[in-house]
Amino acid sequence: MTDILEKVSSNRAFEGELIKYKFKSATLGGVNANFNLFLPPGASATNKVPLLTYLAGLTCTEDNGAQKGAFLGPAASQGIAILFPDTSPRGAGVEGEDADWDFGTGAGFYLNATNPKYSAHYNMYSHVTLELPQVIETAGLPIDLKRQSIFGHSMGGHGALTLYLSSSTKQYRSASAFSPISNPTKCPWGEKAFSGYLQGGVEEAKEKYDATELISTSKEPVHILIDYGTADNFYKQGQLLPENFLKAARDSGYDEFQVRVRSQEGYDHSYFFISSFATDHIHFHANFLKA
Ligand SMILES: N[C@@H](CCC(=O)N[C@@H](CS)C(=O)NCC(=O)O)C(=O)O
Repeated sequence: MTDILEKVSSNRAFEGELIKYKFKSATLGGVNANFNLFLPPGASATNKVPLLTYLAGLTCTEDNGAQKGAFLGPAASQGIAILFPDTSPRGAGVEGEDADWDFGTGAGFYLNATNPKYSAHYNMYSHVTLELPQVIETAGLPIDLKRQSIFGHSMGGHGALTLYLSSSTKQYRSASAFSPISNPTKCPWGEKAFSGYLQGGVEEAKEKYDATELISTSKEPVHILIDYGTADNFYKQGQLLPENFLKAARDSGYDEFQVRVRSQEGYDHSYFFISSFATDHIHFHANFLKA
C-alpha cells in the first residue's frame, strides 16, 4: 500500500471493515477529500471484490449512507465492497459556496463545472468516475474495478443514473436509485445547480446530466431499478419527477426487466425509506456484479 491515502478511522462491521480515508484530490482543485470504503469479509489481494458506489443526497457527506443506509450487512453477505464518496468539495474557498443547502458545499450534483467560478473545484463527475477508482487501485486496495455498479439517493440518485447512462466506457454494470432527481432540467433543484455550475446552464445539462434526456436517446441494454415513496414531500413538490423518467424509458422501448420504477406507498424521503429497501438494491446489483 502506498501512502497516497491517509486512514482516518476503521470500524469492524458484519465481519468486514468500514474504513474512512482522506487524500488530496487533484480533480477537486487540491482540497482534502474523504471517502468511506466498506470491505466485506474475505476481501484480499487474491480475492478482489466487486465495487458498488453509493452517491448521497443534498447536505450529506460520505457518512450518511455508511451509517444509516443499512447496506453493510447485505453487502457483507454478498461479498461486495461499497464506496461512499462525499457530495462536493469542502473548503474550496469559492465565494458564496456555503450560503445555500442546495448549491455549493454538500451539493456538487455529480457534474464537472464549466462556469469558471466553479470549474477548478466542482468536478464530482471526474472525482467519482475516474479519481476514486484510480486512488483505490494505486493504494492496492482489494477491489476488482472491472466489476462496478452504482446507486444513490435523491441528488445521488440523479448522479447514479447519469453516471451510468453517460459512461461511454460502460464503467457500471447496473444502476439503482432511491427517490432520484430524475429529470433535473425540469425541477427547481436542477435548474439552480445547472445555472450556477454550467456556463451553458440548463441547455448544457440536457446532453450529459439529465437522466430522462439520456434514457430517451439510449439504445444500449440497461439494468435500472428505482424506488420512490408516495409520502416524499420533495416528490410531491415536483423535484423528483420519476414518472418522466419512466415514460421516457418506455418510449425508448425499455421494458420492466430493464427499467423498473416502483412507487412505495407511504414512504418519505428519509433514510428510514432507504434502509427499508437497502437489501433489495444490494441484491439487484449482486445479480450483475457476480455474474
Ligand atoms: N434542507 C433539509 C433537507 C435536506 C435533505 O432532506 N437531504 C436529504 C438528501 S436530499 C438527506 O439525505 N439528508 C440527510 C439525512 O437524512 O441523513 C436539510 O438540510 O436537512
